[in-house]
Amino acid sequence: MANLALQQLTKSFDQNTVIHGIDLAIENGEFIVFVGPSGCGKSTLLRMIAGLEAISEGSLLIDGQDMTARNAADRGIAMVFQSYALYPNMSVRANLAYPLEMAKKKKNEITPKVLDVAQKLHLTELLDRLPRELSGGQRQRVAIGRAIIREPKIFLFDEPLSNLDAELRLQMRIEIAKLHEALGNTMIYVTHDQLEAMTLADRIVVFRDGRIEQVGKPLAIYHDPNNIFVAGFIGSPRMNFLKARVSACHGTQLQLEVADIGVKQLICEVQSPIAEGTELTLGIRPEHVISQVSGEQINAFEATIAYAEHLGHTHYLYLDIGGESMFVLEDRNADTLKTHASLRLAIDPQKVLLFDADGARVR
Ligand SMILES: Nc1ncnc2c1ncn2[C@@H]1O[C@H](COP(=O)(O)OP(=O)(O)OP(=O)(O)O)[C@@H](O)[C@H]1O
Repeated sequence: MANLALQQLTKSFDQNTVIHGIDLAIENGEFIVFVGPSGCGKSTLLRMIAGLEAISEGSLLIDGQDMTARNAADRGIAMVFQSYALYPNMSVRANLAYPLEMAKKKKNEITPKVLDVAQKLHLTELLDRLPRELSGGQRQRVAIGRAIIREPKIFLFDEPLSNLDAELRLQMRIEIAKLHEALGNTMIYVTHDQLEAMTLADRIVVFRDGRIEQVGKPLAIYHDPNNIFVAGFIGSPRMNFLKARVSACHGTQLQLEVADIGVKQLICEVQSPIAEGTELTLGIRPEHVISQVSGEQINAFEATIAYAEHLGHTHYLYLDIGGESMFVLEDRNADTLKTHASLRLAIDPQKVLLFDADGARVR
């Protein structure tokens, strides 16, 4: 176990700065997940922590010790990659033993450790096989085994499951969560997968262009994003964004006109008054658009289903509203939810998130 302090960590490749002064404190035993669009610097930052990429400016402290200029081997960190990086001509047993042999451990110490790790990762039956005789999930378990056998203080994972099919990803995700629970190590995990981020993380760090946009617990980030970027990035399917105009504001009661969907009066609560006429962006998650709206409701609107996808437990509805598109999740199974059908809907005003012209959250 170990804690980490990233202090003003910066990385430049020649003149091009890709990581801009990152400050982040990671606690002992935390599971931290890095997310962000492709090219935002997640892998580079992970490699800087591992010691595989030099730190241009700033400091990295592990358990209070300055590791900024230390070799990868001296940092007490193990990294698991997307490509399993196993030795193809060595058995699972030999692959697992290799890091300990490199560390000049004695054979009578290595053998029980290999057996122990194999048992933890359900590899005991496979110890004499070669990597090519394993499935993708089994290979990734060997790669994880090779990382844990050295008993590092910190694990780094760079998209370890992205080569696996959906079923195996789910299985391995649970295994990684169990492993974290069993070992209690500090883990930093890079992923593109929203489900992995939401389910594995103690805290998610959302990056954009080499900077942190928000750090927080998964549900806090999901329900209470600081800005429009985080709101749009976290959550799959994605949040809907509509243009809204403040038509009146009485104290903390805000009345919005949402022209995109023809809603004249949407009443929301805000913490402080907003001037009439202010243009805002309204964010609403697909599960917070209510269907089956009947009678006269001031915030109801009509839409045509441009395309419907039926997934069994839920239905994805792509709506067309006067040229604008919206996405709705519907768990009710009904014949009316077909492509080209018309629907009467309403936005749940309590679930609405508002953003100003700069994309900052208006609370
Ligand atoms: N060795 C390098 N030399 C020059 N530029 C690099 C190098 N490695 C990464 N970069 C640049 O740094 C930026 C961040 O890349 P990085 O791979 O860290 O992003 P990422 O968030 O991990 O992306 P992805 O999700 O696609 O893996 C990119 O603009 C990339 O082109």
